[in-house]
Amino acid sequence: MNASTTSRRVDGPAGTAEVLDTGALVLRWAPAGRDPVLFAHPGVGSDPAGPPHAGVPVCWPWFGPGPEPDAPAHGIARAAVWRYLGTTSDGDVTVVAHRLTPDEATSPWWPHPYRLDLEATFGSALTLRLTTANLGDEPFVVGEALHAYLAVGDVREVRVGGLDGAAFHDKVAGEDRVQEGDLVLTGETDRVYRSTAPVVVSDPVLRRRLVVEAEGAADRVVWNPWAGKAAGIDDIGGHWSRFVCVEAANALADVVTVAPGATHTLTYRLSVEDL
Ligand SMILES: O=P(O)(O)OC[C@H]1O[C@@H](O)[C@H](O)[C@@H](O)[C@@H]1O
Repeated sequence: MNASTTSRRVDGPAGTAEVLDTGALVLRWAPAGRDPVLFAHPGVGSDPAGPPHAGVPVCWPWFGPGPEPDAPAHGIARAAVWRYLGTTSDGDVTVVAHRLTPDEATSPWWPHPYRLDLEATFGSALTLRLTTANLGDEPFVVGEALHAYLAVGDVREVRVGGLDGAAFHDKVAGEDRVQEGDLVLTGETDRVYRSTAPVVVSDPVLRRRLVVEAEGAADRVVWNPWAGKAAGIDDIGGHWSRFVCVEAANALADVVTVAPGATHTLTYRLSVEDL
């Protein structure tokens, strides 16, 4: 992995944030006057098996296992060193921009001419815009996710609302089901919901609600490895109860075809409310 530890820091009236060039990973974000919203283990990046389990990893151009056993899980973007385009501020809002092209990352499994932009806007909310451009003459197919690790007081205490009635694929049980009521996590959870409704994580321990809204994404993924699986992930380990991933994705059957010359944008918006 061509890793870089260069990070771009935001420290302004709206809050603080940190974005790494590697993976264009939004690692930290805290709006002014509030606790950190994203999970990061103190030893973040220490898992030798791959990219950090923290912040908001960019999964692209496939979600989950790759097209071949040797292909990296969740695609080529999160381990690549992206080009930093700059930081701009306007009032209380700061935007950090990164770009990935075949100059930075190619793969035998992804031989297409592309341009991938991540624009991270830090204000009272965090807004991430991930835009794929097809610069070639043939259509290509993209699977993707903005894989946010939401910091919570205790994952066993939270309620995940907004998914009632949504069909989902349960990757742990290997079956398709329909959500009834709020989701309360009681064990390893790995679900791909077909839903575009806002997802609300109510956290009685930190006494706040985290609200996830997304556009250009057909699915919401909810993931926590629980204690047993987390024990094998160095940069989660004993901290497994301190997050729940709520991802906006185009996964499984919802991968996106991008026509030659066309673009596709996935937008993820995260905001915080008092409980
Ligand atoms: O360890 P990784 O590659 O970052 O993946 C973490 C998890 O990411 C989730 O999005 C997947 O649904 C899980 O199946 C996966 O285990």
